[in-house]
Amino acid sequence: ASQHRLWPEIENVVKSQVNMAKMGIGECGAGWQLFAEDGEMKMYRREEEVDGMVCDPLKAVHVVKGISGHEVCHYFFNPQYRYDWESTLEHMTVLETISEDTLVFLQTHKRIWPASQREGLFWSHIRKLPNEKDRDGPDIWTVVNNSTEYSEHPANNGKCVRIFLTVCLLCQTTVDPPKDGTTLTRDNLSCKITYCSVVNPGGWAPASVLRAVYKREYPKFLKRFTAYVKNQTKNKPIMF
Ligand SMILES: O=S(=O)(CCO)c1ccc(-c2ccc(C3CCCC3)c([C@H]3C[C@H]3c3ccccn3)c2)cc1
Repeated sequence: ASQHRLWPEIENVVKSQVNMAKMGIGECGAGWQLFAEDGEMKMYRREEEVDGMVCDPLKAVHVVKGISGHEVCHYFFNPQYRYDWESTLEHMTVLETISEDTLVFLQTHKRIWPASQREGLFWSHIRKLPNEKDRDGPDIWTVVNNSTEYSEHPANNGKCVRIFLTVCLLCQTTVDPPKDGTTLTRDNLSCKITYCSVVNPGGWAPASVLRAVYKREYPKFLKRFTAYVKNQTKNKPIMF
């Protein structure tokens, strides 16, 4: 994959997205507002407009017990599970398999009235990162999705408006070993999930509509996805 035309961009975007995701909300600059909270899940957004279009950066932090960062990224990255948890997905295809850890997706989302239907074309890369804080601790796992151009699929030539997104899912696993030295179980496992996204809706849609869509959809999306991973892994050996 290292000789693929997209490789330099993938390297740069992954490094910068991981660094941003690692920063606490306080270090990410001013203007973040908490807009949704549900137990361990906290969702922040900053109100930003580009050419009059809502492009609010979003940062969600969630702690989920009983799953590992590798498992969260595995079920987020692999196409075969996506229809199970991505409720707004209408159609998804893998346009290119650049390598086993890098795919190019074309996906259409269900139309959300009154906005017109959207599609996204993006590369997706999964990567294990060393745990800098604790050398012999569990690795950090990440998936980065970033919009890209594809000559065979020019933007906005069909019915769908092409969105432009950058998404980073960063997962840090914590193992709290059992006191009595017995074997590790999922009860000794938890995962801190940071989900960052910036979405340019690609074409104009009323700010009030978009912000209502995000306020409704993002908390639902993260809760549904993490519940899916817990359910898929509960009777399986832990993937570290
Ligand atoms: O994390 S991912 O990479 C996972 C791969 O699928 C991701 C997440 C979300 C989106 C996305 C981008 C824009 C919209 C809006 C823009 C104007 C009208 C539709 C929506 C609509 C479908 C709603 C939505 C919002 C938030 C979360 C899930 N669903 C979704 C795309 C990819």
